Formats: sequence, C-alpha cells, structure tokens
Amino acid sequence: MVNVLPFMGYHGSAGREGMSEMGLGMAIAASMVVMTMFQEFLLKHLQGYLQRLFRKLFKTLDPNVQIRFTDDDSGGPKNYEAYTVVETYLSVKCSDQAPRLKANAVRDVKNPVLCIDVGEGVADEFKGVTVKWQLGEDKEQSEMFRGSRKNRYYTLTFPKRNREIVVGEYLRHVMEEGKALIARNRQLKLYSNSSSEHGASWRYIMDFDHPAKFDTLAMEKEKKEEIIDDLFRFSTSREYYRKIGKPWKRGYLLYGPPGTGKSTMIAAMANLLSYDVYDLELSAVLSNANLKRLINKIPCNSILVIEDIDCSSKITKQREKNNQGETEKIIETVTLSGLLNCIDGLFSANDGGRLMVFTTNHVELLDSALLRRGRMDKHIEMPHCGFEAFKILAKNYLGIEDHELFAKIEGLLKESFITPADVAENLIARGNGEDSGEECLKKLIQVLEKKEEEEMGDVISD
Ligand SMILES: Nc1ncnc2c1ncn2[C@@H]1O[C@H](COP(=O)(O)OP(=O)(O)OP(=O)(O)O)[C@@H](O)[C@H]1O
Repeated sequence: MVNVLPFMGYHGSAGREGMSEMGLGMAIAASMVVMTMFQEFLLKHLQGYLQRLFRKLFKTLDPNVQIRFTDDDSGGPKNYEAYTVVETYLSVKCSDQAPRLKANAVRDVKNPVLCIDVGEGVADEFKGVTVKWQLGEDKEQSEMFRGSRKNRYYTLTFPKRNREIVVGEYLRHVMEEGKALIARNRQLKLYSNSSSEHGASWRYIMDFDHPAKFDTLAMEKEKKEEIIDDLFRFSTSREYYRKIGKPWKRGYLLYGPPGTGKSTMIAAMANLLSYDVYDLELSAVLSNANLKRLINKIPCNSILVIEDIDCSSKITKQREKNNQGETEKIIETVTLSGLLNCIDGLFSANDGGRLMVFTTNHVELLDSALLRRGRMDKHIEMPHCGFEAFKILAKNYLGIEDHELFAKIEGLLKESFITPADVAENLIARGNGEDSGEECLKKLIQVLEKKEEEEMGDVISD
C-alpha cells in the first residue's frame, strides 16, 4: 500500500494534476462561455439601458418639441383631415421655398395641392416664432389600410420655449387657414329636389361650374360692394352669431324683372363664398313635412335657393282634378306657414353658415310675413340696365371700356327700359368676331331707339 501509494500517489498525483488541469480547463471554458453569455446578456441590457438613458437625457436636453400629423386614417378620419389641412396650408409656404414640389389631388378640391417631397422641409414664421415642417414616410407599410402605400406624416418642430404660442395659437391658425384654403378651392356642387321622388330628398345634379363673378355682374359699383361686404361679413361671423345666440343663417330676396341677373347673382354669391347650391323646387314638394325634412338636410356652407317664389309656392291646398274636371283627391302641398316655419327653424350649427336666397319677378305678390327681417334680411332690387351696368357688359363682351358712342347710349338708357340680359344678347350676337365692337354698339343704339319709340307709343296710346 505504502509502495503502491507513492506510486499510486505519484501516478495518482499526476492523474489528479492532469484531472485538475482538465477540470480547470473546463471550468475556464465554462466560465468563458458564461462570461461571454453574461457579457452578451449584460451588454444587450446595458446597451438598451444606456440607449434609454441617453434618449431620456437627450429629451431633457433637446430644446425642441415635435408634433406629428399622419395621413394614416386607421386612427380615424379626423387624422387624415388634419393631415390634409396641414398639407393645404403648407402648399402656399412651400411653393416659394422647396426646390422640388409634388402636386397632390385632394378630395373635393378643384386644383391640385402642391406639397414638398419626402425628407424635405419648409419653414414658417408666426408671431416671431420660427417653426419647421418636414414630410416623412413610415418604413413599415400598413397593408391593411393602405395596400402598398406607405404612411406619410408631417412633423412640426419648434423650440420648447414657444410651446404655448405654437400649440395654443399657431396650430389654430394653421387649421383655420388650411380649411379656408380648401373651402376657397372647393369644387362646388349643385343639388336639387326636383328629380327625386316626391321632391322629398336632395339629389346631386352636377358640379357647379358657373363662371359668374361679382366682377362681371352688371350692377352699380356701390350696390355691388355693399352686397359683397355683407356676404363676407356674414361668412366670417361665426363668433358673432354664437355670441348673440342665433343660428348662423341669412336670407336674401332678389327681385326684379326677368333677365336682370337674379340667377347670375346667386351663382356669383356661391362662387364668392365657395358654398354649394341647393336649388329647391317648391312645386315638387308634396307636403310641409317633406319641406322640413329637406331644409333640415342642408349642410352648412350652402345656399338654399328658391327661385320664383311667387309662382312656385302653392300656399293653399290644391285639388287635383280628374278628366271630367271633378275633384278626385286633395293633394297636401306646401303652405305659407309651413314654409315660414321651415325658414325660422333652419338650424345652423356653428360649423358654418347657411344662406337662403329667394327670387321673384313680382315682389308685390309676396306675403309680408315672408319678407320681414330675420327671414329675408336683405332685399336686393335687380333693376333694368343702367349706364354703369352697361359699361360692365361692354367690357365683358367687347373688351371696350370707353367709346365715343357711350354718351349716346347713356342718354338712351335713361329713356328706355332694357334688361342686362337683352343688352348682353345684343353685344354677344355681334361680338363673336363677325362685327367690330363699334358695330355692336351701333346695333345696340338702334335697339334702344326702337324701344324708346315703342315706349313713347305706349305712353301716347295710354
Ligand atoms: N346683371 C347682370 N350682369 C351680367 N349678366 C347678366 C345680368 N343680368 C342678366 N345677365 C345675362 O343674362 C342672362 C340671363 O340672366 P339671369 O338668368 O341671371 O336673369 P334672371 O333675373 O334670373 O331671369 P329670370 O327672372 O327669368 O330667371 C345671364 O345668363 C347673363 O348672361
């Protein structure tokens, strides 16, 4: 045992040493693996931790604030609306700043909206604060909502110290300006009830592309300016109507002989305010209840038009006759009181105004209850053609602003009644290139002289 032991011991110690070397090696290897794993684990976590820490630190040190407006409508249509408003607002700013521009179509807007390219920015200034807008694009695609299109967003960056003015005032300014631009550029639409069953609902008729403008409307300058002023004041009086607690609506009555420009004036009003036109055919409405339903459906920023109110409003109960002339059934129809109730009840939330325009060739036939202020706030007479109105027509149709024959025409217009439609007809018929402007004027003089003679004849025979 003694011999063996040393031997064994020798061998034993050699074996033990070998084994312990192996063990050590394994232990080192294991600890290296553990260390590596630990390092990786630690590094990963440490990295993440440090990143978070730096981000936090950076955030506290960063002097800027950022707000994002995204076109991803998965968050609701309001998101997309705000994005569109921002884009429209920036279209004005970027047209003279950005080197590359893109033209985007916006729903219901006539002209394409110019915008910057992805990655580019545009600066804006408001009350001494400079802010920066940048267009970005999400890397991830939202297949569900946009197919293969990437979501885009505008980032607004501004100094933290200006947070109050930017969040409180600037953003409101952007929204208001953007919305106003959209409204001004909006494709107007014409609706009518005449083509729908019993005239009980509104139908889209067509895009409203009437070229009439106040500039080309033949009317005395002062009167025209007064109307434009009134319309602008009305369309921008949201706060006022809110303050006085009244629905945001205004009634106009246009009266005058046929051909004096009542329909043309309505078109000019719609174009001025960018309001859609709701043309109400009263004779197609079968009952007061249907009328009420129709009027309540008119959205804000619209004009409700009832033309020839003296003819179209059947304000008594009517009897429909059969072939033998006997009364067959009573048709319920719109009554004056039903119409008045609808006008009075026309509700307007404060999101936009509603204009009512009634026209008539016979103002004297209208019930005074219909004409009173609050229902018809402004009564506008559309007269026969005066000299000032003629000059506008001559400029529109012939491009002539002054001529030696004008004096004669002025004298004749004082003596005879001619509508702007008739004057326009004479100018347009000859002004299509076949005749010179002067020949058109001479022809108009002949027409006016003839009219004068006729009118004189009428007076004598009377
Ligand atoms: N004041 C005006 N300014 C410019 N153009 C006019 C004016 N009045 C009439 N016109 C011309 O005459 C045409 C007929 O006018 P408009 O239909 O507007 O008259 P109205 O008063 O509405 O007639 P009605 O009572 O028969 O409906 C218009 O297309 C327009 O070209």
